[in-house]
Amino acid sequence: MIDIRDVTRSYGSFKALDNASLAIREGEFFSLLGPSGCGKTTLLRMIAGFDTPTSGSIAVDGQPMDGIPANRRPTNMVFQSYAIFPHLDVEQNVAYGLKRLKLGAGEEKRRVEEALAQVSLTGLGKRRATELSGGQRQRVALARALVMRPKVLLLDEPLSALDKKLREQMQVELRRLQQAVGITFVLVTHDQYEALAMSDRIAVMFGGRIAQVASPKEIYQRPINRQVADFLGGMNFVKAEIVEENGASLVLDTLGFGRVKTDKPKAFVRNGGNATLGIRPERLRVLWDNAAAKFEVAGKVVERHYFGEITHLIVEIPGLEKPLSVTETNDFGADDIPVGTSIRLGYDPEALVAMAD
Ligand SMILES: Nc1ncnc2c1ncn2[C@@H]1O[C@H](COP(=O)(O)OP(=O)(O)OP(=O)(O)O)[C@@H](O)[C@H]1O
Repeated sequence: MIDIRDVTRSYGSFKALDNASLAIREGEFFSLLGPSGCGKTTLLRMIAGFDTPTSGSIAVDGQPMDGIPANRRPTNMVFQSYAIFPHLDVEQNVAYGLKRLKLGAGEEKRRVEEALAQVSLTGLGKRRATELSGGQRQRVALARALVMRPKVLLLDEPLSALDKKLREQMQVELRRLQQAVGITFVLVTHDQYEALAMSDRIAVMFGGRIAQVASPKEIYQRPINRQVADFLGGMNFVKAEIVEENGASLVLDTLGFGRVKTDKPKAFVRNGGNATLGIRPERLRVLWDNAAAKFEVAGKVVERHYFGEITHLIVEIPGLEKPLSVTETNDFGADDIPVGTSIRLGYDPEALVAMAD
């Protein structure tokens, strides 16, 4: 649906986007994820037609977009600051873009009602924008975009102005809505949980470049490098020496975890003799009493942090430069383990991920 080829956007000698290529599929919920300043909004604005690539090309639904203004593209954008008109009521706000299509009063009304139903605002058509909550205003902005029946809906941090609870509720609703209407959605966000929860696929970006494109699970479980791993939640990094490398697997020597055989990531390119081994904190589990695991490491609890449903333990392991972070659910009493306790941690070798240095 969207074909981005070698797109660069320069400001003087600075490249806000540096040779990005990406193919977004029809009907996909796709997220551009990265820290502030990584170029994700720049890319979204170029898809929308609010900005122009310095070089490279963008096609939407097979049509090259060069020279096509925003209002003639099969895309529609929903902004962070849901700019809806305060002097118009909800229906008038939603109908605004339809006016130029001259559909006739009956058809226009039908489409407005359909769009309001899609965002669960049926019955609020006569309300003024000033009489709505933040979440309702964001829904009006969505309805206003959907009513145009775009092939692609572009969303620039649409939920960032909402409080946490409402944001989480809207994430679920947006995902449901996208599945119901079947339109391709492209979301810009710096919130990794938002991207993981809503997307079919995610592009992780840093410094104007796309680092990895994959499903949420792949990105989380098989990050391509330390930077991606770190951005997507907590990850323990362990220094490793490459003992053996072949097509599909790696054998690594580590202090702490000993000799480890792991899958070799597709994009693994070794840089000298070393690599990094990663394991997520929740993939390490406390082995109680005499419980045994095929794979385990032993150490001592040096810190304990309580978070309600989970406890975060910091565990020093002999030979490891940095202590391991361990996340345990509290149903077995991880919140009662005293600092100073010697414990053993079990893990599944599948949870170990090799990253190039
Ligand atoms: N008009 C401009 N002139 C110069 N530099 C710009 C301009 N617009 C954007 N930039 C720079 O390009 C880079 C990418 O900006 P962009 O807005 O795409 O980032 P972003 O990833 O969306 O960040 P945020 O989450 O903060 O919006 C930033 O370093 C920004 O300062």
